[in-house]
Amino acid sequence: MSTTSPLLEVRDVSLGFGGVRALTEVNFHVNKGELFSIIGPNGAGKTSMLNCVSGRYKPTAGRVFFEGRDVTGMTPNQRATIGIGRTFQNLALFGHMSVLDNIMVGRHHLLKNNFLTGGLYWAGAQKEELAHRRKVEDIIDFLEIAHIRKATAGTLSYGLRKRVELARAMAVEPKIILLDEPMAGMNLEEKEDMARYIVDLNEEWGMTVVMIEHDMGVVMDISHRVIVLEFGRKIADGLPDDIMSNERVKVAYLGVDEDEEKAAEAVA
Ligand SMILES: Nc1ncnc2c1ncn2[C@@H]1O[C@H](COP(=O)(O)OP(=O)(O)OP(=O)(O)O)[C@@H](O)[C@H]1O
Repeated sequence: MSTTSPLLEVRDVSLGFGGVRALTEVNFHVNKGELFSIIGPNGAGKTSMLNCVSGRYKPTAGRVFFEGRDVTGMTPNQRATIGIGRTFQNLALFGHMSVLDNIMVGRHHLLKNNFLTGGLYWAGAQKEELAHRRKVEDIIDFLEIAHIRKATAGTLSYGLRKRVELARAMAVEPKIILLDEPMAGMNLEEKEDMARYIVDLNEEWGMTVVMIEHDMGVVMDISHRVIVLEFGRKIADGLPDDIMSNERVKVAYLGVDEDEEKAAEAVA
């Protein structure tokens, strides 16, 4: 057993919406430095789980711990401040603003100099602004979006907007980043690019990643560990290879029935 405590721990989390049970006693943990994925069929509870971690939803039962601290009662803003960052399934960019300004918004809560103190200590504010710009430029370079820096976000292709959204989430400098379907709606080339950015984000930038993604090829290719949800319950937790060969997962998620598979093999 590992002696280091996990970065994120989800303990017995249940979530209900009226009569709908979105999550039932889900347990898992994510270690620092992991690239961790949550998969499952439509409506399995993946986004609900991410929302319980980011603070958008409060679990009906169970607790969420971050760096050993119980964060279950914290608001999304409080969680963002202590290092839990996220992107959304549906894009949440300011369409009328430039790419650069959208990314700068992500750094707002890091600004020490607000309107008042900025006025009093102008030199300090300028220095701080410069440091922020430099950090943002690093992210822009990393995600290769320098050529669209001044473009209005709303005019960009879907794939590029997803990249800008990732840039904004990175700008907050989270300790863990929650990615809700980062490749949804992308073509093959865009998916390959995004997969590479996520791997580099994890390996080179040292960011812990929790990802929901429907593209099984990508998930199995880049994840260190995977959990599978079905009807709000966790049905598997393990290495990608274990998940791929797990019979329950095959039936639940991949739509492969063991008996059907045997029958098909017998016919072939
Ligand atoms: N705000 C909400 N109000 C009511 N029911 C909800 C709400 N959010 C989710 N649900 C329900 O909870 C269940 C889990 O939904 P969730 O969106 O978490 O699944 P998912 O695995 O992310 O699905 P998908 O892959 O389609 O995005 C579904 O039955 C869904 O209808």
